[in-house]
Amino acid sequence: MEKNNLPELHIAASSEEVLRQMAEFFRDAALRAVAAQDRFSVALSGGNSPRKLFELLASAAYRDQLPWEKGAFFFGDERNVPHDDPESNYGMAKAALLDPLGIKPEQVFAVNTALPPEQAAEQYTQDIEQFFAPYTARFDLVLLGLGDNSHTASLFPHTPVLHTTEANVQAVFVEEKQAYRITFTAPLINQARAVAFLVYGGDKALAVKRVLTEDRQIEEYPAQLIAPTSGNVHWFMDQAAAAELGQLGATTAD
Ligand SMILES: O=C(O)[C@H](O)[C@@H](O)[C@H](O)[C@H](O)COP(=O)(O)O
Repeated sequence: MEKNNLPELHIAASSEEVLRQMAEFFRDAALRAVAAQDRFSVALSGGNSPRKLFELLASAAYRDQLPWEKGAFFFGDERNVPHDDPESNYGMAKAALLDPLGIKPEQVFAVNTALPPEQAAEQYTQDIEQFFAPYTARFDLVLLGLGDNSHTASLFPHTPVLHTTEANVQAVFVEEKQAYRITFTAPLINQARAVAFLVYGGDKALAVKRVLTEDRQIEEYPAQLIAPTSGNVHWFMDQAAAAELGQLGATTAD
């Protein structure tokens, strides 16, 4: 995969089309990993955007296209809530993807949110390191979303975690949410073999423009931290989300 540090944009005419392109990217990343190491590891994103992707992957259109039993499922960030809380990223993925596919519990690595946030982050770091031992924690795919304030995972503007060089999981108190989040750090995300943003809808257009075209200001636009050390970062968007990109945002043929 060519490495040139430029984001690879995949802009589709509709959100349905961008979900199809993202599903195929997910499938291909998983199949590449299984061919090389007989397993694949993915860190799932949270919030609302990925729910439709998960439902599509679990549907008849894709469920038979990859060996799900060889997957290991992690979470790029998590809210500090119980797993059965409507806000839980784990809970959403369990309902939309993991249960419909019959993924076994031993394939799923959830953040232990029953622990205090700092301990939950430390434990998750250990879980990840143990999974990849004795090698560096290098996910085959990290899925990301984008907040309208340009955050990704739980890397929010003006938070200390933006400056860490540690490739681990950290707890962060998010002022605007008045709540703790547990998040992969940018260095951990950037170790991945493939990183893909899934962003659709016009409410994200300004954030997309800022992250992709403004000068580097990571305090304001944390998603600018995402630059995989091997391979490029991929952006899967519909035209509405790409609307402020001008020429850069022309629909791309995939
Ligand atoms: O836990 C989370 O909320 C996510 O990981 C977060 O980074 C999300 O991707 C963005 O906030 C976009 O969320 P929506 O898809 O709901 O707009």
